[in-house]
Amino acid sequence: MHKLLLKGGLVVDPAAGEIFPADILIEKGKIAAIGQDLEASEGTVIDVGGRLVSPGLIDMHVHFREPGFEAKETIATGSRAAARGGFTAVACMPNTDPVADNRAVISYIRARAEQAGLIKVYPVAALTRGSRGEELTEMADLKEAGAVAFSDDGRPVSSAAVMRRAMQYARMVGLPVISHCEEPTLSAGGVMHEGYMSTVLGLPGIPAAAEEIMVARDIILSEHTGCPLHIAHVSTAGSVRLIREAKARGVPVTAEVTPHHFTLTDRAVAGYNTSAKVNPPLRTEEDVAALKEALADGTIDVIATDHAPHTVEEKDVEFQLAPFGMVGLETAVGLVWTELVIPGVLSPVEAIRKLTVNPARILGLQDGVIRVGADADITIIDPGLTEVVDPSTFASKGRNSPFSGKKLQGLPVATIVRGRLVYDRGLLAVT
Ligand SMILES: NC(=O)N[C@@H](CC(=O)O)C(=O)O
Ligand SMILES: [Zn+2]
Ligand SMILES: [Zn+2]
Repeated sequence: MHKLLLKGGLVVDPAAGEIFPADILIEKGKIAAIGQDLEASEGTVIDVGGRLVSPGLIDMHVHFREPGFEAKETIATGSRAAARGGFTAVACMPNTDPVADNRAVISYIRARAEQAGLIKVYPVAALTRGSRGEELTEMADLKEAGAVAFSDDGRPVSSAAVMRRAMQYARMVGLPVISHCEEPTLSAGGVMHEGYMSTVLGLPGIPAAAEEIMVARDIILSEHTGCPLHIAHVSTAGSVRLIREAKARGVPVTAEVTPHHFTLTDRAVAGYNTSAKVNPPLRTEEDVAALKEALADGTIDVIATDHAPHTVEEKDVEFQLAPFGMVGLETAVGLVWTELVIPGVLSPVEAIRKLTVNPARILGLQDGVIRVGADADITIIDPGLTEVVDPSTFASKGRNSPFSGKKLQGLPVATIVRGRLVYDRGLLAVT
């Protein structure tokens, strides 16, 4: 099979915390050698030109909408968006129609990803049947079918008893529970963060406490059951405090933050822009500062997009009627660089760690490393390259980005999955 040589890059090893100049030789979809002045007798040579050569980025929280909502996104279009955003693997959430709560749907998702043939798609299975929060799914069966975690993302698990039982079984099966933390009696009717801005705009609010109460509950249940718990889309300073304290006590909890939550505040809702409507909602300046501090001190393990595409028709309505969610795959790397790396919140290695080894460890994947013998999943990043976000150029079907018109610096220029170039921005010399 084909050989591929990546010449003259700066290789990022997030596990070891190092960046060093090296070439990478790829054979049969695997990394065959890493070193200086490698040669390929036959095959393709890509001149990386001093750019960063990272393990393929992993987004552990996306919504690919298939089966059931193919007008918003399909596994094929989502895969293209991921590749264009520099992601070689994603974990997709089960809030499809039908819900991914049985073996047939998990197998279907994997088959569609295989047909799309671009990136790796790891399905997250529902925690409860229909994500209704009542009866548990067949967890062992779902794991065998290929599920990498359990979650009812999109809906809160309102019963503590159900969540406790779910964690007991998930622990036995050996997969983590990903929790969408939202106390439904507090969030009911809310469409944005509850605070000064919601008062000014006259919109019903979702208080920070709606998230924090459930973060506290699920930490207590994780400690009680010993089940690894991953908190999805952390948005408040109070959640950060709870997670930091739980980690210090050794509770098996991990957490993620989205680029929109570390970049924007509820001020983005002014003008009733439905692209800024998301769950959990955009919060305040203090929350954004706390999220950045938590990224820097390791309280937040992962950066994940919560890529949630909706159609233009669905979003082009009064703010209160629009669905929650924004697309994120094609702006994530640029936002991480522009908002975190360039200002010095995270070093390049720390940022890449939260997009590779950390999500891989949480989901029990072999991906996220550059090592001889590993799958040749690689993302090439140009830290100096800039662009202005233009949603009309997205490979995703979704156009619902609040970052339209924003200038980003630090962008993916090529994405390689199992030794195959699945995205090429056209800036590298290929011979
Ligand atoms: N984040 C969102 O605002 N929306 C997500 C659901 C979710 O992640 O909870 C969606 O599926 O559209
Ligand atoms: Zn969610
Ligand atoms: Zn989600």
